[in-house]
Amino acid sequence: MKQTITIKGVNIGEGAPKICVPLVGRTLMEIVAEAGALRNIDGDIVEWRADFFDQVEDTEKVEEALTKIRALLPETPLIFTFRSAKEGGEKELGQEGYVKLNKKVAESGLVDIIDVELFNREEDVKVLVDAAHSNKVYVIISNHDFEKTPPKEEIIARLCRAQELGADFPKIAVMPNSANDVLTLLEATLSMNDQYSDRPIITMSMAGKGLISRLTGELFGSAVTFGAAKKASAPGQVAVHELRNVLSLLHQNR
Ligand SMILES: O=C1C[C@@](O)(C(=O)O)C[C@@H](O)[C@@H]1O
Repeated sequence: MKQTITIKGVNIGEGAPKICVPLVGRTLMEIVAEAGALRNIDGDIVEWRADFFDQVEDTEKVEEALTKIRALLPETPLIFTFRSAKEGGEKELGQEGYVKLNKKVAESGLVDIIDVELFNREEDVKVLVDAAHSNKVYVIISNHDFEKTPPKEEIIARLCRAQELGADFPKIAVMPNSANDVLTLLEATLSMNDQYSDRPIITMSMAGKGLISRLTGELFGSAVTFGAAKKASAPGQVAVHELRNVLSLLHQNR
């Protein structure tokens, strides 16, 4: 039986995919303005992409920003993500810095979910999963390939590995170089859901070619889709209101 996860009233894994909107401001002022503007945008979840933040190396500044985001969006599930440059993010913190930052945030009580990259030392992933779970914070374990789409078996193996390591939400984002690559991601998503996973998973094929995968999560089994407010955090994200229209159309005709 597949579990769903409800965070602040948002039931992830049930019905239409939930829309997650990334915050990508570089300064505290930009982040606060963006978070304030999200109150008028029809998303379900917010992701703070802290790797865009100029002062991300200063954990006190990170807590200050999180406190402000939380105050502006108290009822919205909040994901904390530091996306490292090797996985398509803006910065690199080094292994120790990455673990320290995520641990501190997990313990802060200010977020609902942290995103931990699968391709870290296994012991570091375990430390972060434990820190999150013991503070009632959920964990996305993610992997990104901005160059290509690995074979179906490899996509499934990575999602299974994330699940084994304790991810509440195993996630993968891959780049298609052909329409067949998009099919590969969709097939992997469907098989993962049908045969291997007992929890919500998140998958996407990026860029324009992969856009279809950001719309069809209800059919193939991706529980969350990322949509842009002002600025996209990855190629292929479309505006939240357009995403909502298509998701609703597909949901009503399922
Ligand atoms: O991992 C993901 C998915 C994503 O890369 C996308 O393709 O929509 C966007 C990122 O902000 C997020 O952390």
